[in-house]
Amino acid sequence: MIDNNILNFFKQKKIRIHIEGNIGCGKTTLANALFEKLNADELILEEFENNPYLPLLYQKKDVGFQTEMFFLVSRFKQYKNELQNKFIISDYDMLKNKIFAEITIKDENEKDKFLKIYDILNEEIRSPDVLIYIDINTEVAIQRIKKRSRSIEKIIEKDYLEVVNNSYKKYFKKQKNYIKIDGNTFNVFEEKELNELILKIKKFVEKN
Ligand SMILES: Nc1ncnc2c1ncn2[C@@H]1O[C@H](COP(=O)(O)OP(=O)(O)OP(=O)(O)O)[C@@H](O)[C@H]1O
Repeated sequence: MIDNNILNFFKQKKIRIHIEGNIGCGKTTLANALFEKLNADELILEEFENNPYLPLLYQKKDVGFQTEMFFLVSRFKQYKNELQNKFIISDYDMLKNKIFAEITIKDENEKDKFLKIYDILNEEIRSPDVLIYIDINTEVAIQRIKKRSRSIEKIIEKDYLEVVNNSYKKYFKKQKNYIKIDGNTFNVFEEKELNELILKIKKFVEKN
């Protein structure tokens, strides 16, 4: 059980917690667990199913720009609708637009165009108070993706996951203010581990 003082702390702070990391690292599972446990006001989950270009991208079609633009606009819309002072937990951050665009948009002019639009939209969005990065080995990500068996993901290749993983590692190496979780060992289904993470988040908020 979680202490009432901790629940009150989070309720009063009205913070935004964003969770990031490679495909299949466990962002959605952790976001759901924190949302339930901390009784947050809103849970904002990535709507990847609605992106008509994603299956084509996985089939190696040249739709990088379309895929990333669709994601950017739909993520922007979700966050824009939730700018009020609420306690929010989300299984992504806007930073992923940039990470994936660097990988999937091959044409430099298109990439440039995308990044300009990203900057304009991103200015309107509130940054997270707490950014959690789940760092995971590609092998573990593959096992997790298999476990949830989404049909669209059956053709994701190991090389692609490796490239995405390296981009995340490189990005977070340059950042300072975030909480890192070892996704290979962290067990979100263990109450004790989840409670420890919650205390870590509380300390992080108090310090920042
Ligand atoms: N800490 C964990 N230990 C073991 N299994 C986990 C853990 N976290 C998540 N899983 C399992 O791994 C699978 C992938 O997790 P999840 O769907 O939350 O990943 P994700 O990061 O949200 O992926 P995506 O970015 O593709 O949406 C799920 O089947 C989930 O139950």
